[in-house]
Amino acid sequence: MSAVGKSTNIFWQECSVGKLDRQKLLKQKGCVVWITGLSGSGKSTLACTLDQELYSRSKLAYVLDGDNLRHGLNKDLGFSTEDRTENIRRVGEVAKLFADAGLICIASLISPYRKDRDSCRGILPESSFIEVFMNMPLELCEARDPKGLYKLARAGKIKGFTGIDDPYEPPLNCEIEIKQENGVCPSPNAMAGQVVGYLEDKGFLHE
Ligand SMILES: Nc1ncnc2c1ncn2[C@@H]1O[C@H](COP(=O)(O)OS(=O)(=O)O)[C@@H](OP(=O)(O)O)[C@H]1O
Ligand SMILES: Nc1ncnc2c1ncn2[C@@H]1O[C@H](COP(=O)(O)OP(=O)(O)O)[C@@H](O)[C@H]1O
Repeated sequence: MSAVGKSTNIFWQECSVGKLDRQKLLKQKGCVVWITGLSGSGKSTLACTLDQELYSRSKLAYVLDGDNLRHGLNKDLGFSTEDRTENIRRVGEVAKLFADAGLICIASLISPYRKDRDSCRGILPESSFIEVFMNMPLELCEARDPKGLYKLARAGKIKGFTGIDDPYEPPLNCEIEIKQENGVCPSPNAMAGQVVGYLEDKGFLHE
């Protein structure tokens, strides 16, 4: 019996089917691929391309996309520092459950603050949090501006926009960095290939 946060008199319930059993069934190892970067850096593109590539290899993945989760689970949250922290905390907890279920959980969120990403890393089993940094220049993201949000932010119509008037703290020790080569962004398939290569090397694509 213990107390956790505001909950008192709570118990941990164990079931007979464990993570190892599920991984055996799925022929893969559960993990979290956490994609961080500026708006427009290609997070969702990588998440969906990676999801498709894993599916084509009969590997079960699931995408947790920041924008999408803000339509449901996180619709009570805005973009203040506190709300972004709570957003990342919740998604980290959900991602942990998916990884425990044996899935390759692909989380794609700006997740601008280093300490929040590090907290997510801290709740996952050793080596199973794979941080992918979309290291794209702000100028490229702003030039892409697929939703017109940078334009609104520059015009002062959106306050606290990441990269404009709200900070983005790049990872110091990420597992994978996606960046331009000679000023050219790798294709979506090449970006996904980089992540698949890592998952393959580290043994996540086998039980
Ligand atoms: N102020 C501000 N700053 C940054 N982004 C904003 C903002 N307001 C709305 N949006 C839109 O919300 C998407 C980011 O949501 P996230 O949950 O990933 O953000 S965060 O991790 O909590 O910072 C982000 O999606 P992406 O462009 O896919 O990154 C935007 O579409
Ligand atoms: N590797 C890439 N090469 C060329 N264009 C890309 C690439 N990745 C993303 N894009 C384009 O950039 C824009 C932003 O990508 P998106 O995945 O929505 O970014 P984010 O989820 O980080 O906001 C989209 O128009 C997308 O088609």
